[in-house]
Amino acid sequence: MFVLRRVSPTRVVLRKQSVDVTARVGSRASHPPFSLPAVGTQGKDGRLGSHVEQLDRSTHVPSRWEDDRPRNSHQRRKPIPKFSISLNDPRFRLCTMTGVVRGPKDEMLARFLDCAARGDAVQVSAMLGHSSFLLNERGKNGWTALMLSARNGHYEVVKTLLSKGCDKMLVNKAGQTSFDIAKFWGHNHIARLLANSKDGDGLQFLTDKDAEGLENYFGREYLHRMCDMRTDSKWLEEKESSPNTVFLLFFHLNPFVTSQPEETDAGGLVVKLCRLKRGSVEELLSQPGTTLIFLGVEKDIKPNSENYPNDEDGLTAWFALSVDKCPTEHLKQTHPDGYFLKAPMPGLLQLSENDAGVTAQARSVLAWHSRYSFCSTCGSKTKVEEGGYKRTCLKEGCPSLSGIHNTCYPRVDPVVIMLVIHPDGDQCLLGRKKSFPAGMFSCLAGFIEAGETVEEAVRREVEEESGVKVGPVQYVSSQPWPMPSSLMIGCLAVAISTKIKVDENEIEEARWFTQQQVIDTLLKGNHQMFTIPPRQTIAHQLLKHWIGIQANL
Ligand SMILES: NC(=O)C1=CN([C@@H]2O[C@H](COP(=O)(O)OP(=O)(O)OC[C@H]3O[C@@H](n4cnc5c(N)ncnc54)[C@H](O)[C@@H]3O)[C@@H](O)[C@H]2O)C=CC1
Ligand SMILES: [Mg+2]
Ligand SMILES: [Mg+2]
Ligand SMILES: [Mg+2]
Ligand SMILES: [Zn+2]
Repeated sequence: MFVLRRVSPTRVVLRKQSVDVTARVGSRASHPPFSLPAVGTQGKDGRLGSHVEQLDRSTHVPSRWEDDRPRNSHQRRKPIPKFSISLNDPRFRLCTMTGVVRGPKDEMLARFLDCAARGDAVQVSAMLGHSSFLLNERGKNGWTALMLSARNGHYEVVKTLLSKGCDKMLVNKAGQTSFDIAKFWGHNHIARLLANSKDGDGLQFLTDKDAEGLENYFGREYLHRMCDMRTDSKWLEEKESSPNTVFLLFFHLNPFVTSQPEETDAGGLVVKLCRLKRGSVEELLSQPGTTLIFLGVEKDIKPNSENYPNDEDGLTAWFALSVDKCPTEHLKQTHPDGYFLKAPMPGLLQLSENDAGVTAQARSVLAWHSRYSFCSTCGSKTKVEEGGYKRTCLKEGCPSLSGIHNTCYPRVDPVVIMLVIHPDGDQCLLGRKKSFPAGMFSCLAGFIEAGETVEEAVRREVEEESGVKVGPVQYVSSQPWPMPSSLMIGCLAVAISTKIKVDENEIEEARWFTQQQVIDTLLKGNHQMFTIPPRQTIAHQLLKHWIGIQANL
């Protein structure tokens, strides 16, 4: 078996018995965008695995498990010449010269880490069966099996290691836990698994703060919607008058918030929704032109708690209250620091994940009420029902009163947003609208039309806007976008043609960008040749996901 050592950014040394062989490290082969390439020891495609050791830190380029920054694409993409023996090469070194000699234990550890990195859960489990010491052992680069499997998106291996009681709080040389690694590379299901599992000693948990960012912004379901209670007007009335109920106030669709200094080293201000109680909104509730929406109840139910004697069921309800006269004067006494957040953009992106999720729900429903005051079938007046989730026509005999009429319910507009991958797998298509900030490029997007599938909408919108034809389409994740009520359906799509011809009515420019350019922008932000939308947008997350599934960087 060969042992690999990297001796310069572009060269590794292979050692077999007493003969060393140098080989040029070329590019990994490009992988189809949707495949998670198998990873492990140095293969013919030049990929590096857990057997890589470092001899020279000054010239050493970290393997993909040691540092999240991949090597430059031009280095990775060079063709791979055959191995050549070059004993005179100054970079040629014998392992013994560095004093590193592998014993059987090292060999076993290297094999174990390699199995974890490649996703071989069966082998990982078998090896732990007879050599339990391997569980938390680190390779030469400081990475454990858990970190390697989290980096490469191997859910079963992570699960196996956790079930054996491995220590998930260990950090690599960059101070990252396995959770941090999984999160950075977009393996959210693994990050969630790590966040929710107990540590080996059953004591350590990751905090809610750590678990944030696992879903798209505006997507957090902080409340139970309790849809079935919307028709129970008695229960709703009780909740409305309870002193424990939380009211979120909106004016012109902007939420009432406060800013507080952040309790982190970074400092800064954190914007929070004001959770008003009945006493503060009593007068506002009785004003004409108010709309009240039942949002749900807090998930951490405290049944019949002594602290909440007025709520028989102990559930804390939340309502959104929209008023059409500016109420700041009214709130001056009780909430002198409160103000209405200038929504929608970028104001709404300053909220915490929890507050953003609740705001998305409230804002979309309130926006619907503000635009659909009259029956859209006959134009008559309507009344608000079902906790603000229905508007019923008041005209007898109106067709909207029979059958299920979608005009009576808040609307949601489905939008496809897609990252189109070049057939070579190494580039993606981004475009910019005239209205975007200077230098910003984003994924293409468009409304789904009536009678159209998600896949067809992706193909049609991409071709309309950029002239590029698309083949396979894969759903990734979705995001409510409450401006006013879109549901962004995020997809990856593979191009089957590459020539760009933009629809100038919609798009100012569209271009292919390499993975390396995207990575540089993700890592260095505004200092690059172009920018992408902020982390709260699904476009940003799609780009990160694409980089993340290229597990072989
Ligand atoms: N790169 C992008 O274009 C991005 C767009 N978005 C959001 O995605 C949504 C759709 O993207 P667009 O490129 O604007 O869509 P689009 O490419 O379908 O073009 C918009 C046009 O579609 C028509 N349209 C069809 N159905 C519509 C509906 N239900 N509501 C409004 N207009 C409708 C209108 O004529 C409108 O001008 C927008 O809300 C936008 O803010 C979000 C991120 C990036
Ligand atoms: Mg379009
Ligand atoms: Mg569009
Ligand atoms: Mg369209
Ligand atoms: Zn009607």
